[in-house]
Amino acid sequence: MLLGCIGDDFTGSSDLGNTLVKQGMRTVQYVGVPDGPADPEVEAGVVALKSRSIPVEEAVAQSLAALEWLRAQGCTQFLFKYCSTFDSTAQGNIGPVAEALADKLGAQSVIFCPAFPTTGRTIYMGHLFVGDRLLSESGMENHPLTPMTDPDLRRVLAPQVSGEVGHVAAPTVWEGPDEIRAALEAEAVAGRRFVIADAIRDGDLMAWGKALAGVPLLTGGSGIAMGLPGNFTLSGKAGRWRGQGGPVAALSGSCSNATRGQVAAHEGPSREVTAEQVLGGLAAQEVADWALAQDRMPLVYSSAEPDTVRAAQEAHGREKVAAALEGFFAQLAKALVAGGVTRLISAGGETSGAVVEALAPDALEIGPEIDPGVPVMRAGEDLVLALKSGNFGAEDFFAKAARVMEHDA
Ligand SMILES: Nc1ncnc2c1ncn2[C@@H]1O[C@H](COP(=O)(O)OP(=O)(O)O)[C@@H](O)[C@H]1O
Ligand SMILES: O=C(O)[C@H](O)C(=O)COP(=O)(O)O
Repeated sequence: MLLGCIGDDFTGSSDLGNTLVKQGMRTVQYVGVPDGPADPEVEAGVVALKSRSIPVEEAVAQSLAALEWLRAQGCTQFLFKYCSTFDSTAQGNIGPVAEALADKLGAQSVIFCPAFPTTGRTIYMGHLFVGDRLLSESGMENHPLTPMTDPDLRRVLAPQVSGEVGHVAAPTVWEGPDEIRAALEAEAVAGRRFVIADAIRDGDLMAWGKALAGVPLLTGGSGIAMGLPGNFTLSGKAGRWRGQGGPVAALSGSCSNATRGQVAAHEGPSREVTAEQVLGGLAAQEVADWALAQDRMPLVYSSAEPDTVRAAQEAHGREKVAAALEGFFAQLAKALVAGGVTRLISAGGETSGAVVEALAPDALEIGPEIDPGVPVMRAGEDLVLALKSGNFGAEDFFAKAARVMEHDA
């Protein structure tokens, strides 16, 4: 294994896996830290954790355990992958995890680059944009767990790490890899170990990739991985992908603007589950029975408007509501698969983490891309998944995912 990746949620990990596969790396996504060794043919390993919103100490411990497993597989470069919208709180977990990994690796310069221009995530003068909006006006300010209210990533990161946060600005990036390396060295000499990296085009990410050849640790969204495979000698043995037919179902615990639009556009039968219903004891099996009885793709969702989310959180507590709904969708997924579903679509990073942990595959083989950042993945002989990042996917995503899942590639 060449490149070792640690993802702080499952959809983000699959997003990264998609980028690496598209750039020619034989990539496997692991569900948590594996017990045994990896297949030696694997060139990039992505250890998917559900660590984005857990207590900082736990996130650091899990990430260090993943690092040790990846080092044991022979990896020489490591990427800590978090959300392209830099989802974190003032305490972390982005900064503390990155610093712990850097200390363990002895990394003297670590970049932070969530840019992913294909999905509209760009960084200019240290500020993160989503499309033509600053992060704080993109809808992410309403995220149920990690509301993002400051677009200046230097300010967001500063309380999470030791020392002053540095920055390499776009005009330096545009001069190319040599100038990027010189700028990083200058930041390190000035004591700024952790550096926000501007990038507004895929070409900027490719330049960053070249500049980071041989650097032990980097952090970011899936975009920053774009230029890394070119630094390695790859086998070029791309595997064949077998499509999967059979019953399909979709579930969503994402409340993002994008997902709520996709839910509204779903043309098949759908059923909303509310926080109150789930907290009141709604049985996942009952909802699974409803879904399995449908003759078109059913969608079960808790996706709700920000005011509705806030009301439930104020009434019952943010963590309690999150745990109840994630647990519900985990049980629902198990009941659907037990009932014969072979194609399962899950929207939401935390939601998908709970779903995959409940289904408990050892590893996820990465297949064709459905929409930017969202691949089909094989979770077993007769089960494929699509783990959709909350903010990703076109309006017809659910129907498109069901179609792509059936295709060989
Ligand atoms: N109606 C709701 N009210 C309150 N919280 C909700 C509701 N629906 C989902 N949630 C919670 O909000 C969080 C959504 O996070 P996630 O699944 O990662 O979606 P995204 O990918 O959009 O961030 C989860 O913890 C989920 O359980
Ligand atoms: O947006 C990204 O970079 C990733 O796909 C991701 O981390 C998504 O997380 P979400 O919680 O599903 O939005």
